[in-house]
Amino acid sequence: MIYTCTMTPSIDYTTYVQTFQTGDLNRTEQVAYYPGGKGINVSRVLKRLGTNTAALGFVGGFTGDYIETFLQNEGIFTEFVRTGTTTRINVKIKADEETEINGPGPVLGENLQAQLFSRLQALQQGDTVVLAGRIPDSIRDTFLEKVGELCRTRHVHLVVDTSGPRLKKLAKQQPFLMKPNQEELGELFDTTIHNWHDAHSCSQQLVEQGVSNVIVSMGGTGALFVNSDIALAASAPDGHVENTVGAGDSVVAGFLASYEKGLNMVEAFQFGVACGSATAFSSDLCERHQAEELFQSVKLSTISKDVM
Ligand SMILES: Nc1ncnc2c1ncn2[C@@H]1O[C@H](COP(=O)(O)OP(=O)(O)O)[C@@H](O)[C@H]1O
Ligand SMILES: O=P(O)(O)OC[C@H]1O[C@](O)(COP(=O)(O)O)[C@@H](O)[C@@H]1O
Repeated sequence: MIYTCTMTPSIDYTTYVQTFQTGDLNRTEQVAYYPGGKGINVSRVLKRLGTNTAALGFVGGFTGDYIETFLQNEGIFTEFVRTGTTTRINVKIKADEETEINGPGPVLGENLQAQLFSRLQALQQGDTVVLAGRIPDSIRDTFLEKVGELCRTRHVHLVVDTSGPRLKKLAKQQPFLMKPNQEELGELFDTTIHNWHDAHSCSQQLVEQGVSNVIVSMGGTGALFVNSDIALAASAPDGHVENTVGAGDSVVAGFLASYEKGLNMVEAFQFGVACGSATAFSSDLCERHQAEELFQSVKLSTISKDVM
């Protein structure tokens, strides 16, 4: 079973306008209210790919109810811890450019953290847990260390897709997979990632530190895959970009779903990138057939001097 854990879910209020004028009244006719947060997006795409998944984390208030009902209607098993505060609404404005406003996460006391940890005790050998999205300051490092230890002792694959200082902490927990985007990887190493070469050398350092597999997503350029045996660059297919929210989460879902079905790492990576682009070309997250149609147009090359 693939569990996802989203500590700061959201409703993604997604709206399309011709041109977005700051300091002015903008009227829109097209809006959507998607459940969001990185782990939740991973669960939604996994379900669309036919892989069983359970969504864990924290939700609260009317927005929390909306998220839980939405996921259950899509056939996703949910076991969120309820908080006393209303889950955030993130604003996604789609105009010539994409503008995002992400709200703060909840303050999570010891009791709520203990409730989440007891849900994670359900993890068994062979399971995967995806810890994704912003981790609130109130979650102590010791909590993350306990999750890492639980995964190691139970032989559970830990997948990490977060940002900021917590990414550094979690990199030390020997995750099976880390999926930073270009900016997050740069932040982790206090540098700017300009090209494949930069991304490759930082990813290699992560592998040397004990991360089994690293995928660096690089927007319209594609993605990089590095482990101790291989280093591959994947080009993203061309297409009309509708909404890139959740594209990175779709890469994670596509990779995990394929790996769980027995595909090798290379094919799983290729399918993950196809899922990322299929989501970028859709208003909501990708459907399986859309990713399958793009699969062959994701071109892979071994990282060597010619792609650096
Ligand atoms: N403009 C684009 N054209 C084609 N594919 C894209 C585009 N933007 C994103 N993608 C796809 O989505 C994946 C993840 O995008 P990225 O923006 O790097 O992730 P994140 O959402 O985590 O920031 C990329 O690796 C690529 O496959
Ligand atoms: O937890 P964060 O870092 O604030 O990000 C939350 C946002 O990220 C998303 O999960 C999208 O993530 P990606 O575009 O990186 O795949 C949105 O659904 C959500 O609004």
